[in-house]
Amino acid sequence: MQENQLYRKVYAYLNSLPSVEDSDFANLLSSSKSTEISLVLDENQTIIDQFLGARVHWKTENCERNGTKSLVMKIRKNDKRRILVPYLQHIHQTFDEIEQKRKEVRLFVNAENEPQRNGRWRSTPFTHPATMETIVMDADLKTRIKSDLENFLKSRQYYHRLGRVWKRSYLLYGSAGTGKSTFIAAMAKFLSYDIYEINLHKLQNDADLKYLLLQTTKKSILVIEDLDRYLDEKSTALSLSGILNFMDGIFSCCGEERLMVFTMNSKDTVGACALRPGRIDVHINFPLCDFTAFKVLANSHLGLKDHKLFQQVEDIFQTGAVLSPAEICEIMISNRGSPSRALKTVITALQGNLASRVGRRLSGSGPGPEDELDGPGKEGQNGIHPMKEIKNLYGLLRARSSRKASIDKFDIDPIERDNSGSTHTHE
Ligand SMILES: Nc1ncnc2c1ncn2[C@@H]1O[C@H](COP(=O)(O)OP(=O)(O)OP(=O)(O)O)[C@@H](O)[C@H]1O
Repeated sequence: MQENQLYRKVYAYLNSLPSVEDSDFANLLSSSKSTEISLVLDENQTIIDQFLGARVHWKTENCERNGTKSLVMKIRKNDKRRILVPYLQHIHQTFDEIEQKRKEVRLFVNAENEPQRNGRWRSTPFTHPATMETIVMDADLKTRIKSDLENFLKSRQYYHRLGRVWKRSYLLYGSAGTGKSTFIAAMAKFLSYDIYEINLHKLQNDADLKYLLLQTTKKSILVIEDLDRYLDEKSTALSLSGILNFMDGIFSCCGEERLMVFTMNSKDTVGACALRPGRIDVHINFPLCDFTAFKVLANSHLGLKDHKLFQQVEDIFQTGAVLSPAEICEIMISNRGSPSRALKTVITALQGNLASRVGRRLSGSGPGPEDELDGPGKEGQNGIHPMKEIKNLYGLLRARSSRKASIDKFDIDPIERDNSGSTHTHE
């Protein structure tokens, strides 16, 4: 016998109501996730719901004659006309939300084109532990991105009214190890969306990419990592227009209600047309670690809210020394048994970075990483002349190396969060 979808939806909806917990006859069931316990209504139970000021009575009934189960709804006559349709719509919507939360997030990757295989995607449960909470980024920016994603989820009607496909695309850009991939994992968790990660190297031509796209489902995030490399190197069998069409062409419309996320290390090497609005809606910069982000990492990785060495770390950050969050995380994880040693190792690594930057500048061996100081004759990033800046940096290096790092005690004081990071988002 075919399952009645409306019964299934209403039943799931009723079991999600807080009033089920107050019922004398609710059953405890363990759900598909081993740690979760859910409450479900017993047979012949009545449950009361409130909607738009009306009371709705539901009763679970079991027909002994043919063994079928039913749900009987009672509403006052006066309320019926007013609330029935919106109430049923509300049930549908709530059910979709319940299903979405319950859904196991999966990661799909495209495989080589093997004719004997049925379809090109291979999938596995996506169990990455990153969440929006574990991502270290400017707090303001994080809030804005979360509300952008939440608004997207609720915007079906809005997009349709505008005649636009219900999709949104994000560019995450920044140096290696700044958290772009981790952020995608957090987005998928936040939305309960599957991830489809596309490796363009495995595709043979533009049509192949379109075919892959047709095999994706809605409520998903399509990801192309290192887009700049693909656009720049001409390293794939795809044409530039094939990739650009994938981003916003007619095929990108199939299976709406989804995000496209592209990552790259720098926007500088990519032509403006690839990044124009419409093709990519939101650009998010992932910066290297600054002192504010360092403090957040020290708190989460080492349990430190403050430490005497923090001042030294701050000083060296102010000279322009840089490390990626990934590098700092790694140092902290390896030295988590000794916070002081972890901080000293961070300081040494920052000094090493500073020394190599100064060395590169003095030897004139060209620009370093993208955040490098400006070229000779120009002002540096702090508005200081480069030669003067080098002198300052050397002074600081000497002073730091002669300073005895001897602190083993730390205070646990709350530190006010400085939200003036350099991250930004724009549309
Ligand atoms: N902003 C961040 N917040 C929390 N963890 C971070 C952050 N940045 C980096 N990490 C940590 O560093 C590691 C590497 O980060 P991730 O792979 O996300 O960087 P990426 O920017 O995608 O690098 P790449 O450009 O090389 O792919 C991860 O294990 C992650 O835990």
